[in-house]
Amino acid sequence: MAARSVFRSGLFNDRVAIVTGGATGIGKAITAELLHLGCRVVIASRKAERLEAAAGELSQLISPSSAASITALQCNIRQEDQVRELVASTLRLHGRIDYLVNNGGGQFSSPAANMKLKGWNAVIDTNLTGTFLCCREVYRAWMKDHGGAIVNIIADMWRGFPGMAHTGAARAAVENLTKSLAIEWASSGIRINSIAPGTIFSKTAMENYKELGPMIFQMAVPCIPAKRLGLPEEGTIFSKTAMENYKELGPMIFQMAVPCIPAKRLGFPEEISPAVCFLLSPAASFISGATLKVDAGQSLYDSVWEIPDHSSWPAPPEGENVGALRELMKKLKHKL
Ligand SMILES: CCCCCCCCCCC/C=C/C(=O)SCCNC(=O)CCNC(=O)[C@H](O)C(C)(C)COP(=O)(O)OP(=O)(O)OC[C@H]1O[C@@H](n2cnc3c(N)ncnc32)[C@H](O)[C@@H]1OP(=O)(O)O
Ligand SMILES: NC(=O)C1=CN([C@@H]2O[C@H](COP(=O)(O)OP(=O)(O)OC[C@H]3O[C@@H](n4cnc5c(N)ncnc54)[C@H](OP(=O)(O)O)[C@@H]3O)[C@@H](O)[C@H]2O)C=CC1
Repeated sequence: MAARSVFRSGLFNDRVAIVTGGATGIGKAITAELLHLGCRVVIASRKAERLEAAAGELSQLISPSSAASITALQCNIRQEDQVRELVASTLRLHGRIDYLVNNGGGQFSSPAANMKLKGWNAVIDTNLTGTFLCCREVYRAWMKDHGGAIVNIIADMWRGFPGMAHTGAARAAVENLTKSLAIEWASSGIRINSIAPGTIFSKTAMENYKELGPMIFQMAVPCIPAKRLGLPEEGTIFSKTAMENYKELGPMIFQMAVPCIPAKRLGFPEEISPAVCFLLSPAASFISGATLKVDAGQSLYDSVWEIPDHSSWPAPPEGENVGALRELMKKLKHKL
C-alpha cells in the first residue's frame, strides 16, 4: 500500500486516532495516511487475525524517525462493553483520543421484502448503533473535556438505497446523528462530520458481494422484450445450474456501477482517505455537522436499480389534461 498524502508530513504528530474497520479497504487507506502524517493509530474490528496482519503490514510503512505507531484492538462495535473497553485501552495506551473515524460497517444486498428481522437488526446495530456507541464512549471518556474531531463514513443513500434498504436507513440516520452531535457537543470543542463515498473498489468490499452473481440474470430482464427470463425448455439461458456458474460474478456488481458514475470508473480507498484527513485536520476547523460526498458526482446521476416496465400504477384522475394526452397519443399512433 502506497502511503502518500497531500498534507504536510508531521501534521498529526502526537495525535491519537481510533479507526474502526481500519484493517481493510477504506479503513486501511485511512490508517496508512494517518500514519504517514505521524498519528498514533488504533485500528479496531472483529477479526483478530486480519487486524494483526494489517498492523504488521502497516507498521512497515512507519519510518524510524516518525512519531507514528499502530495498535490492533479487537472490538465488535455492536457490543457496548467492547466499545467501552476499546476506548479505555486506547486511553491506557496513549493517554488521549484526538480523532475517531467510524468506518467499520457494511451490509448484505437483499430486496427489502426478503430481509429477516435478524438481518435487518444486524445492519442497523452495526452501522447506526455501533457508530453511536463509539461516538458516545469517546465523548464520555475523553472528548467532552478535551475536544476532538469525529468522521463518520456513510454511503450514497441520497435517493434511497434500493437493494440495501437497511443500510440506506442506517446511513441516513447517521447523517442526522452527525448533525445532532455537532450541536450538542460544540461547547466541548468537538467537530463531527460525515463522508459519503460513491462506489469504492477494494478486495474485501468486493468479497462481500459474492452472492450477487445470480442477480446478473435478473438484471437482464428490462432488456428482454418479454420482460422475463427464458426457461431451459424454451432453449434459452436461465436454469439453476447456469445461475450457479455465475456465482463468481458477484463482484462484477462493482464494475456494473461504472456507467452510473460520471467519472466512468470506480473510486479507490486512497481517494477517500484524503477527505477524512482533511476533515480531521485544522484545515477544517470551521466545519462541523456537514457531509462531504466523495463520489465523483454519482449521487447526482444514474442508478443501477432497474424498474421493470409495468402498468401497476394507479390511474391519474380523469380531466381535460389526461384527455388531451390520450387524444395526442391516439393521433401519434395513427401517424406512425
Ligand atoms: C442489484 C442492486 C443491489 C445493490 C448492490 C450494489 C453493490 C455495490 C455496493 C457498493 C456500496 C457499498 C459498499 C460497501 O459497503 S462495501 C463494504 C462491504 N463490507 C461489509 O459489508 C462487511 C461487513 N458486513 C457484515 O459483517 C455483514 O454483512 C453484516 C452487516 C450482516 C453483519 O454480519 P454478522 O456476522 O454479524 O451477521 P451474520 O453473518 O451472522 O448474519 C446475521 C443475519 O443477517 C442476515 N444476512 C447476513 N448475510 C446475508 C446475506 N448475504 N443475504 C441475506 N441475509 C443475510 C441473515 O438474516 C443473518 O442471520 P441468519 O443467517 O441466522 O438468518
Ligand atoms: N466500498 C464502497 O463502495 C463503500 C463502502 N462504504 C462503507 O465504508 C466502510 C468501509 O468499507 P470498505 O472498506 O469498502 O469495506 P470492508 O469490507 O473492507 O470494510 C468493512 C470493515 O468494517 C469492519 N466491521 C464490520 N462490522 C464490524 C463490527 N461489527 N465491529 C467492528 N468492525 C466491523 C470489518 O472488519 P471485521 O469484519 O473484521 O469486523 C472491515 O474491516 C463501511 O462502513 C462500508 O459500508 C460506504 C459506501 C461505499
